[in-house]
Amino acid sequence: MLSRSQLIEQIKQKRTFLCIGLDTDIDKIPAFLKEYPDPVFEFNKRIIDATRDLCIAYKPNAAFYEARGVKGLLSLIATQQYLPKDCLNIIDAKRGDIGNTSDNYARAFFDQQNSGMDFDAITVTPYMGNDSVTPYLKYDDKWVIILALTSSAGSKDFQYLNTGEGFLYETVIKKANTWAGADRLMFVVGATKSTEFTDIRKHAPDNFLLVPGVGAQGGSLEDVCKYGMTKDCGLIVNSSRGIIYASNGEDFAEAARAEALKLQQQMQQELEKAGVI
Ligand SMILES: O=C(O)c1cc(=O)[nH]c(=O)n1[C@@H]1O[C@H](COP(=O)(O)O)[C@@H](O)[C@H]1O
Repeated sequence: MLSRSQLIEQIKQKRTFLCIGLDTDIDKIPAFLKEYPDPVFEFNKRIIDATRDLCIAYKPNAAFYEARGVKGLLSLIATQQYLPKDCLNIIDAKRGDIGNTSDNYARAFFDQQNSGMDFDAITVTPYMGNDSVTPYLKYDDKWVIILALTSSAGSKDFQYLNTGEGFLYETVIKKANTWAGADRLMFVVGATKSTEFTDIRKHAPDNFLLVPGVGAQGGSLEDVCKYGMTKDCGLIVNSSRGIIYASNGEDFAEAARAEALKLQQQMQQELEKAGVI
């Protein structure tokens, strides 16, 4: 677990706020890895070894592991146990259910004794409200990352609905911030929505924002920083496919490092520009 102050310290020390998404699809990894007992874990292990100094978080998306049944779960467990402890271990599960069920989702990803997994943070969808989120907050050393304004085109279907007090996504942020503080709650805001960051920061001045959509989805890191960076940085910017699939050859880990290094160097400039470091 990284507390808010430890997260800020890591960002300053490593001069990066990069999150690497381990969305590992067994059909997209280099063929030579098939000879390993767990090709997906072997892929993830080499990506982690090649990039752990350039990022402050890793974010496996549960879907890519659940798609493979038992083998996928074993890859996810092995990956989580291998993730560096000086990085935020985020499970991108986008869970949402009644309290009793959410208690079990929390055990699945937070309770190593039961499931073998001990993630630091989980993404959740807030559609079912407070009692679908509070079960994760019972673990007082874990983060909850709530979907607010997503990178997807479908964000316009509901997230911009006017609640009378502004857009729905703004209401989600304001309401969720009554459930816990900025030391426990983060929000997901897509990098493709960078112009909305100014308004979002009015409702979430202190929360860290998990920002997917850079790289493969074409979001602008520069614009995200221009409108969303705070004195504590306050951003964790994710790239998955743009990094992990930089090459399909035996050099895939080195190629991933090269892409991560490009982002880390841009991020260092943004941190310097904003006076964070
Ligand atoms: O919760 C997320 O991380 C998420 C929210 C969102 O609005 N958009 C979004 O792309 N994501 C996730 O972030 C990752 C983006 O992957 P790439 O497009 O390959 O960088 C995927 O795992 C998505 O599921």
